[in-house]
Amino acid sequence: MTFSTDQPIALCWLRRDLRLDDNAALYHALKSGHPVLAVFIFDRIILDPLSDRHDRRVAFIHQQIHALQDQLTQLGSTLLVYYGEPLPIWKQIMQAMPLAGVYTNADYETYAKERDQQVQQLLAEQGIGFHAYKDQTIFDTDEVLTDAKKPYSVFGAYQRKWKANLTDFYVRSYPTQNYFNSFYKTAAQAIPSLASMKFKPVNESFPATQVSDQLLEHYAKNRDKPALEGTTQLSIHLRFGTISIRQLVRQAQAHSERFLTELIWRDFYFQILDHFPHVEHKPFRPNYEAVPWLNREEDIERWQQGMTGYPLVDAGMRQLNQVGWMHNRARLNAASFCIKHLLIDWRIGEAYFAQKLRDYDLAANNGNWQWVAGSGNDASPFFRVFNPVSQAKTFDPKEAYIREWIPEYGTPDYPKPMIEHTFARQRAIDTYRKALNRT
Ligand SMILES: Cc1cc2nc3c(=O)[nH]c(=O)nc-3n(C[C@H](O)[C@H](O)[C@H](O)COP(=O)(O)OP(=O)(O)OC[C@H]3O[C@@H](n4cnc5c(N)ncnc54)[C@H](O)[C@@H]3O)c2cc1C
Repeated sequence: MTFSTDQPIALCWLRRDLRLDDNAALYHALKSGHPVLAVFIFDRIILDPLSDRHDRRVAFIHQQIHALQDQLTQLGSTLLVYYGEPLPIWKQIMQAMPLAGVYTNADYETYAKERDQQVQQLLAEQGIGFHAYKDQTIFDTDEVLTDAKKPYSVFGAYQRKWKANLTDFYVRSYPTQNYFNSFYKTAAQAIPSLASMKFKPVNESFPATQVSDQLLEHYAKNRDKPALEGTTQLSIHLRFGTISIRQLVRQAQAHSERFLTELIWRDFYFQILDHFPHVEHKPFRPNYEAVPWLNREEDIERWQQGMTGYPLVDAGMRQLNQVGWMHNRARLNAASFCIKHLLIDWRIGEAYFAQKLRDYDLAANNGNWQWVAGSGNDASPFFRVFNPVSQAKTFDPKEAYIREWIPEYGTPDYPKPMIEHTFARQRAIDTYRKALNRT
Protein backbone atom coordinates (compact mmCIF):
# COMPACT_ATOMS: atom_id res chain seq x y z
CA MET A 1 0.00 0.00 0.00
CA THR A 2 1.64 3.20 -1.18
CA PHE A 3 -1.16 5.68 -0.58
CA SER A 4 -0.19 9.03 0.94
CA THR A 5 -1.65 12.50 1.37
CA ASP A 6 -0.80 15.78 3.12
CA GLN A 7 -4.37 16.45 4.20
CA PRO A 8 -5.36 15.59 7.80
CA ILE A 9 -7.58 12.50 7.66
CA ALA A 10 -10.03 10.93 10.10
CA LEU A 11 -9.43 7.20 9.71
CA CYS A 12 -12.14 4.66 10.37
CA TRP A 13 -10.53 1.31 11.20
CA LEU A 14 -12.94 -1.49 10.23
CA ARG A 15 -12.53 -4.91 11.91
CA ARG A 16 -15.65 -6.88 12.87
CA ASP A 17 -17.96 -4.28 11.35
CA LEU A 18 -17.60 -4.70 7.59
CA ARG A 19 -20.40 -2.38 6.50
CA LEU A 20 -20.92 1.32 5.79
CA ASP A 21 -24.54 1.56 6.93
CA ASP A 22 -25.49 1.94 10.61
CA ASN A 23 -21.88 1.79 11.78
CA ALA A 24 -21.16 3.67 15.02
CA ALA A 25 -17.46 4.40 14.46
CA LEU A 26 -17.93 5.41 10.85
CA TYR A 27 -20.78 7.73 11.84
CA HIS A 28 -18.58 9.54 14.37
CA ALA A 29 -15.66 9.73 11.92
CA LEU A 30 -17.90 11.19 9.22
CA LYS A 31 -19.19 13.80 11.65
CA SER A 32 -15.71 14.75 12.88
CA GLY A 33 -15.33 17.58 10.39
CA HIS A 34 -12.33 15.95 8.67
CA PRO A 35 -12.28 14.00 5.42
CA VAL A 36 -12.65 10.29 6.17
CA LEU A 37 -10.87 7.22 4.87
CA ALA A 38 -11.78 3.67 5.83
CA VAL A 39 -8.97 1.20 6.50
CA PHE A 40 -8.82 -2.58 6.93
CA ILE A 41 -5.83 -4.69 7.98
CA PHE A 42 -5.49 -8.38 7.11
CA ASP A 43 -3.80 -9.17 10.40
CA ARG A 44 -0.99 -11.72 10.09
CA ILE A 45 -1.05 -12.41 13.82
CA ILE A 46 -4.53 -13.88 13.28
CA LEU A 47 -4.06 -15.25 9.76
CA ASP A 48 -0.66 -16.95 9.95
CA PRO A 49 -1.66 -19.67 12.45
CA LEU A 50 -4.69 -20.76 10.35
CA SER A 51 -3.86 -24.21 9.05
CA ASP A 52 -6.58 -24.44 6.38
CA ARG A 53 -5.57 -22.34 3.40
CA HIS A 54 -9.14 -22.67 2.08
CA ASP A 55 -10.42 -20.96 5.22
CA ARG A 56 -14.00 -19.81 4.62
CA ARG A 57 -13.76 -16.88 7.01
CA VAL A 58 -10.81 -15.37 5.15
CA ALA A 59 -12.58 -15.86 1.81
CA PHE A 60 -15.73 -14.27 3.25
CA ILE A 61 -13.84 -11.26 4.60
CA HIS A 62 -12.02 -10.86 1.30
CA GLN A 63 -15.34 -10.89 -0.57
CA GLN A 64 -16.77 -8.27 1.81
CA ILE A 65 -13.68 -6.09 1.44
CA HIS A 66 -14.21 -6.06 -2.33
CA ALA A 67 -17.89 -5.19 -1.82
CA LEU A 68 -16.92 -2.30 0.47
CA GLN A 69 -14.32 -1.15 -2.05
CA ASP A 70 -17.01 -1.07 -4.76
CA GLN A 71 -19.30 1.02 -2.54
CA LEU A 72 -16.52 3.43 -1.61
CA THR A 73 -15.35 3.74 -5.21
CA GLN A 74 -18.88 4.77 -6.20
CA LEU A 75 -18.69 7.45 -3.51
CA GLY A 76 -15.43 8.68 -5.05
CA SER A 77 -13.32 7.35 -2.18
CA THR A 78 -11.41 4.16 -1.38
CA LEU A 79 -10.79 1.54 1.24
CA LEU A 80 -7.14 1.30 2.31
CA VAL A 81 -6.31 -2.38 2.72
CA TYR A 82 -3.09 -3.56 4.36
CA TYR A 83 -1.61 -6.99 5.05
CA GLY A 84 0.75 -7.43 7.98
CA GLU A 85 0.94 -6.91 11.73
CA PRO A 86 -1.15 -4.01 13.06
CA LEU A 87 1.51 -2.07 14.97
CA PRO A 88 4.07 -1.73 12.13
CA ILE A 89 1.21 -0.97 9.76
CA TRP A 90 -0.01 1.85 11.97
CA LYS A 91 3.53 3.27 12.00
CA GLN A 92 3.45 3.15 8.20
CA ILE A 93 0.03 4.85 8.08
CA MET A 94 1.18 7.60 10.42
CA GLN A 95 4.05 8.37 8.05
CA ALA A 96 1.81 8.33 4.99
CA MET A 97 -0.73 10.94 6.17
CA PRO A 98 -1.41 13.35 9.01
CA LEU A 99 -4.12 11.81 11.19
CA ALA A 100 -6.86 13.92 12.71
CA GLY A 101 -8.09 10.91 14.70
CA VAL A 102 -8.74 7.17 14.51
CA TYR A 103 -12.31 5.88 14.89
CA THR A 104 -13.12 2.25 15.51
CA ASN A 105 -15.67 -0.09 17.09
CA ALA A 106 -14.76 -1.83 20.35
CA ASP A 107 -13.73 -5.48 20.36
CA TYR A 108 -13.98 -7.53 23.55
CA GLU A 109 -11.49 -10.35 22.93
CA THR A 110 -8.27 -10.28 24.93
CA TYR A 111 -5.98 -10.18 21.90
CA ALA A 112 -8.00 -7.34 20.37
CA LYS A 113 -8.07 -5.35 23.60
CA GLU A 114 -4.28 -5.59 23.92
CA ARG A 115 -3.78 -4.70 20.25
CA ASP A 116 -6.03 -1.67 20.56
CA GLN A 117 -4.24 -0.51 23.69
CA GLN A 118 -0.89 -0.65 21.86
CA VAL A 119 -2.24 1.24 18.85
CA GLN A 120 -3.88 3.80 21.12
CA GLN A 121 -0.56 4.36 22.89
CA LEU A 122 1.33 4.69 19.61
CA LEU A 123 -1.15 7.28 18.36
CA ALA A 124 -1.16 9.12 21.70
CA GLU A 125 2.62 9.64 21.39
CA GLN A 126 1.82 11.95 18.48
CA GLY A 127 -1.25 13.43 20.10
CA ILE A 128 -3.68 11.52 17.88
CA GLY A 129 -6.97 10.43 19.47
CA PHE A 130 -8.19 6.81 19.35
CA HIS A 131 -11.99 6.77 19.62
CA ALA A 132 -13.69 3.41 20.25
CA TYR A 133 -17.48 2.92 20.10
CA LYS A 134 -19.94 0.20 20.96
CA ASP A 135 -21.30 -1.36 17.80
CA GLN A 136 -21.22 -5.17 18.04
CA THR A 137 -23.65 -5.42 20.91
CA ILE A 138 -26.70 -3.59 22.24
CA PHE A 139 -25.16 -3.30 25.71
CA ASP A 140 -21.53 -3.76 26.58
CA THR A 141 -19.08 -3.74 29.49
CA ASP A 142 -20.86 -2.05 32.42
CA GLU A 143 -24.22 -1.22 30.90
CA VAL A 144 -26.05 -4.25 32.32
CA LEU A 145 -24.95 -4.85 35.91
CA THR A 146 -26.59 -6.27 39.01
CA ASP A 147 -27.98 -3.85 41.61
CA ALA A 148 -24.67 -4.36 43.44
CA LYS A 149 -22.88 -3.10 40.26
CA LYS A 150 -21.38 -6.51 39.51
CA PRO A 151 -21.45 -8.33 36.16
CA TYR A 152 -24.18 -10.92 35.82
CA SER A 153 -23.26 -14.56 35.62
CA VAL A 154 -26.84 -15.91 35.50
CA PHE A 155 -28.56 -15.51 32.14
CA GLY A 156 -32.18 -15.22 33.33
CA ALA A 157 -31.41 -12.27 35.59
CA TYR A 158 -29.17 -10.70 32.94
CA GLN A 159 -31.93 -10.98 30.36
CA ARG A 160 -34.48 -9.30 32.66
CA LYS A 161 -32.13 -6.36 33.30
CA TRP A 162 -31.19 -6.20 29.59
CA LYS A 163 -34.86 -5.87 28.67
CA ALA A 164 -35.54 -3.38 31.47
CA ASN A 165 -32.67 -1.17 30.25
CA LEU A 166 -33.68 -1.31 26.60
CA THR A 167 -35.09 1.88 25.13
CA ASP A 168 -35.43 2.98 21.51
CA PHE A 169 -32.18 4.88 21.90
CA TYR A 170 -30.15 1.64 21.99
CA VAL A 171 -31.59 0.24 18.79
CA ARG A 172 -31.62 3.40 16.73
CA SER A 173 -29.51 3.24 13.55
CA TYR A 174 -26.58 5.55 12.94
CA PRO A 175 -27.56 7.38 9.70
CA THR A 176 -24.09 7.26 8.14
CA GLN A 177 -25.50 7.73 4.64
CA ASN A 178 -26.39 11.37 5.45
CA TYR A 179 -22.69 12.15 5.76
CA PHE A 180 -21.16 10.13 2.91
CA ASN A 181 -19.99 13.35 1.25
CA SER A 182 -17.38 13.56 4.01
CA PHE A 183 -15.35 10.69 2.55
CA TYR A 184 -11.95 11.75 1.26
CA LYS A 185 -12.00 11.78 -2.53
CA THR A 186 -9.29 9.72 -4.16
CA ALA A 187 -8.74 6.91 -6.66
CA ALA A 188 -9.48 3.31 -5.64
CA GLN A 189 -6.48 1.54 -4.11
CA ALA A 190 -5.51 -2.09 -4.72
CA ILE A 191 -6.61 -4.93 -2.42
CA PRO A 192 -4.09 -7.71 -1.69
CA SER A 193 -5.22 -10.90 -3.42
CA LEU A 194 -6.02 -14.04 -1.44
CA ALA A 195 -3.12 -15.75 -3.22
CA SER A 196 -0.68 -13.05 -2.10
CA MET A 197 -1.70 -13.89 1.48
CA LYS A 198 -1.34 -17.62 0.69
CA PHE A 199 -5.06 -18.36 0.92
CA LYS A 200 -7.27 -19.96 -1.70
CA PRO A 201 -10.80 -18.98 -2.72
CA VAL A 202 -13.71 -21.19 -1.71
CA ASN A 203 -16.27 -22.16 -4.27
CA GLU A 204 -19.44 -21.61 -2.32
CA SER A 205 -21.93 -18.91 -1.62
CA PHE A 206 -22.64 -17.50 1.83
CA PRO A 207 -26.07 -17.03 3.45
CA ALA A 208 -28.12 -13.92 2.67
CA THR A 209 -27.70 -10.84 4.87
CA GLN A 210 -31.36 -10.64 5.72
CA VAL A 211 -34.07 -12.78 7.23
CA SER A 212 -37.73 -12.68 6.35
CA ASP A 213 -40.33 -11.62 8.90
CA GLN A 214 -42.09 -14.88 8.12
CA LEU A 215 -39.13 -17.04 9.22
CA LEU A 216 -39.02 -15.11 12.47
CA GLU A 217 -42.78 -15.59 13.01
CA HIS A 218 -42.16 -19.37 12.96
CA TYR A 219 -38.74 -19.25 14.61
CA ALA A 220 -39.84 -20.42 18.07
CA LYS A 221 -41.48 -23.58 16.75
CA ASN A 222 -38.89 -24.40 14.07
CA ARG A 223 -35.56 -23.38 15.55
CA ASP A 224 -34.84 -26.76 17.14
CA LYS A 225 -35.51 -28.88 14.05
CA PRO A 226 -32.25 -29.28 12.15
CA ALA A 227 -33.93 -30.62 9.00
CA LEU A 228 -35.80 -27.35 8.51
CA GLU A 229 -34.45 -23.99 7.49
CA GLY A 230 -35.87 -22.68 10.73
CA THR A 231 -33.02 -20.46 11.92
CA THR A 232 -31.67 -17.32 10.32
CA GLN A 233 -28.12 -18.42 9.34
CA LEU A 234 -27.09 -14.86 10.09
CA SER A 235 -24.28 -15.93 12.40
CA ILE A 236 -21.49 -15.24 9.89
CA HIS A 237 -22.90 -11.76 9.30
CA LEU A 238 -23.19 -11.04 13.00
CA ARG A 239 -19.63 -12.30 13.42
CA PHE A 240 -18.15 -9.97 10.83
CA GLY A 241 -20.60 -7.10 11.19
CA THR A 242 -22.03 -7.37 7.70
CA ILE A 243 -25.37 -6.82 9.42
CA SER A 244 -26.22 -4.37 12.18
CA ILE A 245 -27.28 -5.85 15.53
CA ARG A 246 -29.53 -2.83 16.11
CA GLN A 247 -31.46 -3.47 12.91
CA LEU A 248 -31.84 -7.15 13.83
CA VAL A 249 -33.05 -6.43 17.35
CA ARG A 250 -35.73 -4.12 15.96
CA GLN A 251 -36.88 -6.93 13.65
CA ALA A 252 -36.83 -9.37 16.58
CA GLN A 253 -38.91 -7.00 18.72
CA ALA A 254 -41.52 -6.87 15.97
CA HIS A 255 -41.62 -10.57 15.08
CA SER A 256 -40.11 -12.98 17.59
CA GLU A 257 -39.54 -12.82 21.32
CA ARG A 258 -37.66 -16.15 21.13
CA PHE A 259 -35.29 -14.81 18.52
CA LEU A 260 -34.66 -11.77 20.68
CA THR A 261 -33.63 -14.12 23.50
CA GLU A 262 -30.94 -15.65 21.29
CA LEU A 263 -29.57 -12.21 20.49
CA ILE A 264 -29.47 -11.50 24.22
CA TRP A 265 -27.46 -14.72 24.76
CA ARG A 266 -25.00 -13.28 22.27
CA ASP A 267 -24.64 -10.05 24.29
CA PHE A 268 -24.43 -12.13 27.49
CA TYR A 269 -21.42 -14.13 26.30
CA PHE A 270 -19.64 -10.98 25.08
CA GLN A 271 -19.93 -9.44 28.53
CA ILE A 272 -18.79 -12.69 30.19
CA LEU A 273 -15.61 -12.73 28.06
CA ASP A 274 -15.06 -9.04 28.67
CA HIS A 275 -15.43 -9.28 32.46
CA PHE A 276 -13.94 -12.76 32.96
CA PRO A 277 -11.19 -13.11 30.33
CA HIS A 278 -9.81 -16.20 32.10
CA VAL A 279 -12.64 -18.22 30.47
CA GLU A 280 -10.67 -18.18 27.22
CA HIS A 281 -8.35 -20.84 28.64
CA LYS A 282 -9.86 -21.96 31.93
CA PRO A 283 -13.23 -23.04 33.30
CA PHE A 284 -15.40 -20.19 34.58
CA ARG A 285 -15.79 -22.29 37.74
CA PRO A 286 -12.21 -23.17 38.78
CA ASN A 287 -13.15 -26.47 40.51
CA TYR A 288 -14.04 -27.96 37.11
CA GLU A 289 -10.32 -27.99 36.29
CA ALA A 290 -10.17 -31.20 38.37
CA VAL A 291 -12.17 -33.32 35.90
CA PRO A 292 -9.74 -36.05 34.70
CA TRP A 293 -10.28 -36.10 30.93
CA LEU A 294 -9.46 -39.24 28.95
CA ASN A 295 -8.60 -37.40 25.71
CA ARG A 296 -8.07 -40.63 23.71
CA GLU A 297 -6.66 -39.85 20.27
CA GLU A 298 -8.84 -42.44 18.55
CA ASP A 299 -12.00 -41.05 20.19
CA ILE A 300 -11.13 -37.49 19.20
CA GLU A 301 -10.56 -38.61 15.61
CA ARG A 302 -13.87 -40.51 15.36
CA TRP A 303 -15.79 -37.60 16.88
CA GLN A 304 -14.17 -35.08 14.52
CA GLN A 305 -14.88 -37.21 11.46
CA GLY A 306 -18.53 -37.89 12.39
CA MET A 307 -17.97 -41.63 12.85
CA THR A 308 -19.27 -42.15 16.40
CA GLY A 309 -22.23 -44.32 15.37
CA TYR A 310 -24.66 -41.80 16.90
CA PRO A 311 -26.38 -40.32 13.84
CA LEU A 312 -27.38 -36.91 15.23
CA VAL A 313 -23.81 -36.30 16.43
CA ASP A 314 -22.30 -37.59 13.18
CA ALA A 315 -24.67 -35.62 10.96
CA GLY A 316 -23.73 -32.47 12.84
CA MET A 317 -19.99 -33.10 12.62
CA ARG A 318 -20.21 -33.87 8.91
CA GLN A 319 -22.24 -30.73 8.30
CA LEU A 320 -19.53 -28.81 10.14
CA ASN A 321 -16.73 -30.44 8.13
CA GLN A 322 -18.48 -29.92 4.80
CA VAL A 323 -20.02 -26.47 5.05
CA GLY A 324 -18.49 -24.86 8.15
CA TRP A 325 -21.82 -24.45 9.94
CA MET A 326 -23.81 -26.74 12.22
CA HIS A 327 -27.38 -26.46 13.45
CA ASN A 328 -27.56 -25.43 17.12
CA ARG A 329 -29.38 -28.62 18.20
CA ALA A 330 -26.62 -30.70 16.63
CA ARG A 331 -23.94 -28.43 18.18
CA LEU A 332 -25.41 -29.16 21.61
CA ASN A 333 -25.45 -32.91 21.01
CA ALA A 334 -22.02 -33.04 19.38
CA ALA A 335 -20.46 -31.03 22.22
CA SER A 336 -22.20 -33.06 24.92
CA PHE A 337 -21.11 -36.34 23.31
CA CYS A 338 -17.52 -35.13 23.04
CA ILE A 339 -17.33 -33.96 26.64
CA LYS A 340 -19.56 -36.39 28.52
CA HIS A 341 -19.68 -39.62 26.51
CA LEU A 342 -16.01 -39.57 25.52
CA LEU A 343 -14.59 -37.50 28.40
CA ILE A 344 -12.68 -35.27 26.02
CA ASP A 345 -11.59 -31.92 27.50
CA TRP A 346 -14.08 -29.28 26.31
CA ARG A 347 -11.13 -27.16 25.16
CA ILE A 348 -10.26 -29.79 22.52
CA GLY A 349 -13.79 -29.74 21.13
CA GLU A 350 -13.92 -25.97 21.36
CA ALA A 351 -10.68 -25.67 19.37
CA TYR A 352 -12.00 -27.97 16.65
CA PHE A 353 -15.16 -25.87 16.29
CA ALA A 354 -12.98 -22.73 16.25
CA GLN A 355 -11.03 -24.13 13.33
CA LYS A 356 -14.09 -25.17 11.31
CA LEU A 357 -17.02 -22.84 12.06
CA ARG A 358 -17.56 -20.05 9.54
CA ASP A 359 -19.35 -18.18 12.36
CA TYR A 360 -16.63 -18.90 14.92
CA ASP A 361 -16.79 -16.36 17.65
CA LEU A 362 -14.63 -16.72 20.74
CA ALA A 363 -17.26 -15.43 23.19
CA ALA A 364 -20.16 -17.53 21.84
CA ASN A 365 -18.14 -20.68 21.18
CA ASN A 366 -16.40 -20.64 24.54
CA GLY A 367 -19.60 -19.74 26.41
CA ASN A 368 -21.54 -22.55 24.80
CA TRP A 369 -18.82 -25.18 25.24
CA GLN A 370 -18.50 -24.26 28.89
CA TRP A 371 -22.30 -24.34 29.21
CA VAL A 372 -22.36 -27.93 27.95
CA ALA A 373 -19.32 -28.90 30.06
CA GLY A 374 -21.07 -27.55 33.16
CA SER A 375 -18.04 -25.41 33.96
CA GLY A 376 -19.53 -22.16 32.67
CA ASN A 377 -21.56 -19.48 34.34
CA ASP A 378 -25.20 -20.56 34.58
CA ALA A 379 -24.24 -23.80 32.85
CA SER A 380 -26.08 -27.03 32.31
CA PRO A 381 -25.69 -29.15 35.50
CA PHE A 382 -22.84 -31.67 35.33
CA PHE A 383 -25.25 -34.62 35.61
CA ARG A 384 -27.18 -33.57 32.49
CA VAL A 385 -25.98 -35.81 29.70
CA PHE A 386 -27.76 -35.43 26.38
CA ASN A 387 -29.11 -38.73 25.06
CA PRO A 388 -28.28 -38.44 21.35
CA VAL A 389 -30.79 -41.17 20.44
CA SER A 390 -33.82 -39.64 22.12
CA GLN A 391 -32.69 -36.17 20.99
CA ALA A 392 -32.69 -37.42 17.39
CA LYS A 393 -36.18 -38.92 17.83
CA THR A 394 -37.53 -35.66 19.24
CA PHE A 395 -35.87 -33.17 16.93
CA ASP A 396 -35.34 -35.15 13.72
CA PRO A 397 -38.20 -37.68 13.87
CA LYS A 398 -38.15 -38.46 10.14
CA GLU A 399 -34.34 -38.68 10.13
CA ALA A 400 -34.26 -36.15 7.30
CA TYR A 401 -31.28 -34.26 8.75
CA ILE A 402 -29.44 -37.48 9.50
CA ARG A 403 -29.94 -38.83 5.97
CA GLU A 404 -28.94 -35.53 4.42
CA TRP A 405 -25.49 -35.63 5.99
CA ILE A 406 -24.83 -39.38 6.35
CA PRO A 407 -25.32 -40.96 2.91
CA GLU A 408 -24.40 -44.46 4.17
CA TYR A 409 -26.84 -44.28 7.11
CA GLY A 410 -28.81 -47.53 7.39
CA THR A 411 -26.20 -49.55 5.45
CA PRO A 412 -23.49 -51.81 6.89
CA ASP A 413 -20.94 -49.09 6.10
CA TYR A 414 -22.27 -46.87 8.89
CA PRO A 415 -20.42 -47.66 12.17
CA LYS A 416 -22.06 -49.16 15.24
CA PRO A 417 -22.17 -46.85 18.31
CA MET A 418 -18.59 -46.51 19.57
CA ILE A 419 -19.75 -46.49 23.18
CA GLU A 420 -22.93 -47.59 24.91
CA HIS A 421 -25.04 -44.63 26.06
CA THR A 422 -26.08 -45.85 29.57
CA PHE A 423 -22.51 -46.84 30.41
CA ALA A 424 -21.06 -43.54 29.09
CA ARG A 425 -23.66 -41.46 30.91
CA GLN A 426 -22.97 -43.12 34.26
CA ARG A 427 -19.21 -42.92 33.75
CA ALA A 428 -19.46 -39.19 33.07
CA ILE A 429 -21.61 -38.53 36.13
CA ASP A 430 -19.34 -40.61 38.38
CA THR A 431 -16.21 -38.90 37.02
CA TYR A 432 -17.61 -35.40 37.51
CA ARG A 433 -19.02 -36.25 40.94
CA LYS A 434 -15.66 -37.51 42.20
CA ALA A 435 -13.69 -34.59 40.70
CA LEU A 436 -16.07 -32.03 42.14
CA ASN A 437 -16.40 -33.82 45.50
CA ARG A 438 -20.16 -34.07 45.09
CA THR A 439 -22.03 -36.91 46.77
C1 LIG B 1 -21.05 -25.98 21.33
C2 LIG B 1 -21.58 -24.72 20.67
C3 LIG B 1 -20.71 -23.85 20.02
C4 LIG B 1 -21.19 -22.66 19.44
N1 LIG B 1 -20.31 -21.83 18.81
C5 LIG B 1 -20.75 -20.66 18.27
C6 LIG B 1 -19.87 -19.77 17.61
O1 LIG B 1 -18.66 -19.99 17.52
N2 LIG B 1 -20.39 -18.64 17.05
C7 LIG B 1 -21.73 -18.34 17.15
O2 LIG B 1 -22.14 -17.29 16.62
N3 LIG B 1 -22.57 -19.15 17.79
C8 LIG B 1 -22.15 -20.30 18.34
N4 LIG B 1 -23.03 -21.14 18.95
C9 LIG B 1 -24.43 -20.71 19.15
C10 LIG B 1 -25.42 -21.13 18.05
O3 LIG B 1 -25.33 -22.50 17.81
C11 LIG B 1 -25.19 -20.38 16.75
O4 LIG B 1 -25.17 -18.99 16.99
C12 LIG B 1 -26.30 -20.65 15.73
O5 LIG B 1 -26.41 -22.02 15.50
C13 LIG B 1 -25.99 -19.92 14.43
O6 LIG B 1 -26.95 -20.16 13.48
P1 LIG B 1 -28.07 -19.09 13.13
O7 LIG B 1 -27.44 -17.80 12.76
O8 LIG B 1 -29.00 -19.71 12.15
O9 LIG B 1 -28.78 -18.93 14.54
P2 LIG B 1 -30.20 -18.30 14.94
O10 LIG B 1 -30.92 -19.32 15.72
O11 LIG B 1 -30.88 -17.72 13.78
O12 LIG B 1 -29.78 -17.17 15.98
C14 LIG B 1 -29.50 -15.83 15.58
C15 LIG B 1 -28.21 -15.37 16.19
O13 LIG B 1 -28.29 -15.36 17.61
C16 LIG B 1 -27.02 -15.65 18.16
N5 LIG B 1 -27.13 -16.89 18.95
C17 LIG B 1 -28.02 -17.88 18.80
N6 LIG B 1 -27.84 -18.83 19.73
C18 LIG B 1 -26.79 -18.42 20.49
C19 LIG B 1 -26.12 -18.97 21.60
N7 LIG B 1 -26.48 -20.15 22.17
N8 LIG B 1 -25.06 -18.29 22.11
C20 LIG B 1 -24.66 -17.11 21.59
N9 LIG B 1 -25.28 -16.54 20.53
C21 LIG B 1 -26.33 -17.19 19.99
C22 LIG B 1 -26.08 -15.87 16.99
O14 LIG B 1 -25.41 -14.67 16.72
C23 LIG B 1 -27.03 -16.26 15.87
O15 LIG B 1 -26.54 -15.98 14.59
C24 LIG B 1 -22.57 -22.34 19.53
C25 LIG B 1 -23.44 -23.24 20.18
C26 LIG B 1 -22.95 -24.41 20.73
C27 LIG B 1 -23.91 -25.34 21.44
